[in-house]
Amino acid sequence: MTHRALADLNLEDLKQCAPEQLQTHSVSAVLLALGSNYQAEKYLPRAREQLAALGEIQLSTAFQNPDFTATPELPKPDYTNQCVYLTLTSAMTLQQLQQTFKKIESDCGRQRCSESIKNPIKKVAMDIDILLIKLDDRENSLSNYLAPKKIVKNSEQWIIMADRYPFKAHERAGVEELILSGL
Ligand SMILES: Nc1ncnc2c1ncn2[C@@H]1O[C@H](COP(=O)(O)OP(=O)(O)OP(=O)(O)O)[C@@H](O)[C@H]1O
Ligand SMILES: Nc1nc2c(c(=O)[nH]1)N=C(CO)CN2
Repeated sequence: MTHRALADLNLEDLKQCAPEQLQTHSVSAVLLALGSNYQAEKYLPRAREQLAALGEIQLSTAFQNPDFTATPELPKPDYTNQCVYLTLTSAMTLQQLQQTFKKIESDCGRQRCSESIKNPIKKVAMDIDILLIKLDDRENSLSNYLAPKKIVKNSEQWIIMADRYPFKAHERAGVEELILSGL
């Protein structure tokens, strides 16, 4: 298992793509942002445990941050945020990953808008956002076998989820901590 997968990544140079265009693509690693404004001390460990069952995880420091949607007129509970770098044991499509993360959110007791009482202050037990994905380089193994093997640079395999970019301050801090830790 490589531990330098994120080293040398420069966010500004990475390709950006809408998740809808990548649904069937095979993914070997992801960088996630976790957030919880309700019993984070219980649900962050639960989410991390379920993510660890999918492969190997590396964590950024967890921080408590003010909700960026709070205003003086509408104060909201703080979030605890943490980024997770997950190398999958077996590659999965982006669609499968989104379903898997939604299931983890539900297992943490997350209620969707329609299920929760109409309240502008949402209790978010667990939110899992995909910030970056690494495409599985074995996806085109047949063409790699038939044609001379093209050397694909690590940075070319990483894609930023365009719907999450530019990252929020807490997301950028977590991603940069993981990149700088020289994974
Ligand atoms: N980059 C992404 N990360 C996670 N989910 C995504 C992403 N892009 C699209 N999705 C899809 O969007 C939906 C996210 O729904 P969800 O209810 O988590 O949004 P939300 O929590 O209300 O938004 P936010 O996370 O921005 O607060 C899911 O169906 C998921 O499959
Ligand atoms: N600090 C912070 N604020 C938020 C967050 C979050 O993860 N962190 N997520 C939100 C909606 O999911 C709304 N506001």
